[in-house]
Amino acid sequence: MQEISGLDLADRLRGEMKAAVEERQAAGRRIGLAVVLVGEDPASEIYVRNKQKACKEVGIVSSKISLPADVAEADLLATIEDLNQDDGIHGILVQLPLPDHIDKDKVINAIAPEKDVDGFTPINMGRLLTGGQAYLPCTPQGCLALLEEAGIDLAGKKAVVIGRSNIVGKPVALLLLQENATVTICHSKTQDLDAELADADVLVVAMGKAKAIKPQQVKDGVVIIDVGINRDQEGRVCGDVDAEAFKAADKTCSLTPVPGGVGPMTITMLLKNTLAAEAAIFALKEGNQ
Ligand SMILES: NC(=O)C1=CN([C@@H]2O[C@H](COP(=O)(O)OP(=O)(O)OC[C@H]3O[C@@H](n4cnc5c(N)ncnc54)[C@H](OP(=O)(O)O)[C@@H]3O)[C@@H](O)[C@H]2O)C=CC1
Ligand SMILES: Nc1nc(=O)c2c([nH]1)NC[C@@H]1CN(c3ccc(C(=O)N[C@@H](CCC(=O)O)C(=O)O)cc3)C=[N+]21
Repeated sequence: MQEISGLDLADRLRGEMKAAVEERQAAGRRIGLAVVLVGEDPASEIYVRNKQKACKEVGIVSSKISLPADVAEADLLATIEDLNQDDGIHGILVQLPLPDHIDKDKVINAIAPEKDVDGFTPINMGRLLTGGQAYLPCTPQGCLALLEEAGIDLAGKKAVVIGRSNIVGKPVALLLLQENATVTICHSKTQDLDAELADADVLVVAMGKAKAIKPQQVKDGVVIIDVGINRDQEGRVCGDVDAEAFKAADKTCSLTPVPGGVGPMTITMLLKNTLAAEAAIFALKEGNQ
């Protein structure tokens, strides 16, 4: 089993970004990302901390806006509107999931598309669908970057995606299609998952089920991107793929590890989108002067 490391690629890309940030800083530009966190979900706290650490590493100024779990929807919307208007903020990320009393779609819709570094607004999703210039969602973009790093030519390959969420499954399927793969999207109502898996050349797993995918289900030579972040029975972080079983079976395949695979790449793509947003906002401002 060959491992496709996200840490190595993330390190390299962040090094390049740091140099780009320093250049802009030398020209008096400051790049700002706002992360909005509602409530005190421990997993979200960890992700947000990782994101802030990464920002610091490359020189992006990140500000965390913590709101109580019972915040009124209107107050959250007003916070986003303030960030939309704030010239020091180039990227806005509202950490999901949000509490049940808040309409998630309304909140995402409120983010200015030019600051939507998650790529979650209908404008950016629509642009992704039609192949236009969009901020691509970070996790799917990270998955594609890992496939590219592994030297996989997707054209004509059979790619299977497990999961159809707006933040991972659907957009990753669109990106694979853009690269000319033949894409199948599977989900919990898929009748015969094994039949779909059996001839996958590339498999992206985003189901949120610890160690669900076993080596017997896939063919030799398959390239697997494991998006899942779960806890196993011992409380350790693990993916949707049973990596230990793959190792034990000495399976011929490539697999991204968890941790150290898609996770660090998600954050790296967030930094990339934030740099792109600052550049676009800066160019617009220059053009208007
Ligand atoms: N590494 C990273 O950066 C990120 C990791 N994640 C992780 O990725 C995983 C998926 O996240 P997300 O997309 O938000 O999760 P969701 O829960 O929104 O989606 C899970 C998807 O998997 C499908 N599914 C569940 N069980 C099965 C099954 N037995 N067979 C086939 N399909 C199944 C569901 O089908 P249906 O639609 O029918 O319910 C659904 O489409 C989670 O572990 C999450 O923590 C998420 C975001 C970023
Ligand atoms: N608006 C929004 N945007 C997101 O991008 C978003 C979100 N909400 N909600 C939750 C999911 C999840 N997500 C992760 C980010 C980093 C790691 C990460 O850094 N993982 C490390 C550490 C894992 C660990 O130790 O827990 C790794 O895999 O190596 C994981 C998961 C972003 N998400």
